[in-house]
Amino acid sequence: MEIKADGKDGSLVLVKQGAEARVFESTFVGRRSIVKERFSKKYRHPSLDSKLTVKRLNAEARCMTKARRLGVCTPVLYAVDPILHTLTFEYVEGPSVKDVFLDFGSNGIVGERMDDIVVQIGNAIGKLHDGGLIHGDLTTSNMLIRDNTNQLVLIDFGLSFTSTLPEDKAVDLYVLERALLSMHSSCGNVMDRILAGYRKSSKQWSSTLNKLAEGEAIPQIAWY
Ligand SMILES: Nc1ncnc2c1ncn2[C@@H]1O[C@H](COP(=O)(O)OP(=O)(O)OP(=O)(O)O)[C@@H](O)[C@H]1O
Repeated sequence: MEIKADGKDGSLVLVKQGAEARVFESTFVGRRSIVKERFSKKYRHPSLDSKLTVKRLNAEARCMTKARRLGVCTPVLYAVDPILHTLTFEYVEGPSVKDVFLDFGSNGIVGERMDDIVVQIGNAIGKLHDGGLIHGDLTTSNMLIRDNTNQLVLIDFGLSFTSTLPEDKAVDLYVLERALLSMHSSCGNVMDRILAGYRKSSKQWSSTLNKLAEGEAIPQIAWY
């Protein structure tokens, strides 16, 4: 079964059409929400396809819940629908870190706000990693800053998995480093400042950062 986004159902507005999922804005019991629908792969047998999709849906929900338990802010998960293959989350009001950092280049956001955000990013990743959770897609689009409180909220746990290996943690950081270099080179050495926050919040920082420095993370990146 698929969500109808043909305009007839006014409560669903397409936010993003990706290769694996569609993201809609909607309302859930009167609250602004985000609905993420994983669509089927037409080349797979329908029942196998549905089983795999539900498995991925549940894995994303579980990883997000685990992140919250570890003290990392994520949107509240409102519902999992195994028939429509959707996850419904709280809508987080506020810009992405990507937009905030891009503003730094043009409008010049104040350094204090930037400092606060980079420390929050390092802290959050440190908490995830010490709890054995790898985000898997750490980009500045997958980080939101809540209006008013300026609190960092991590989203998109679709590629997340559990691991305690320093190599996996190093790859997670390497993905972020690449994303920062390609998108936000005008922001100065953001990665070093993120890693300073990471060192403070992760007890296991040295084994991870050694792997990152050794470049052992890099060959695995070829698979991304
Ligand atoms: N809880 C939320 N609150 C507000 N906006 C959100 C929320 N979740 C997702 N979004 C918006 O929808 C976009 C896509 O969401 P998400 O990254 O989860 O989907 P995706 O298809 O897996 O994307 P990607 O291709 O980046 O992996 C986000 O970049 C963000 O702009």
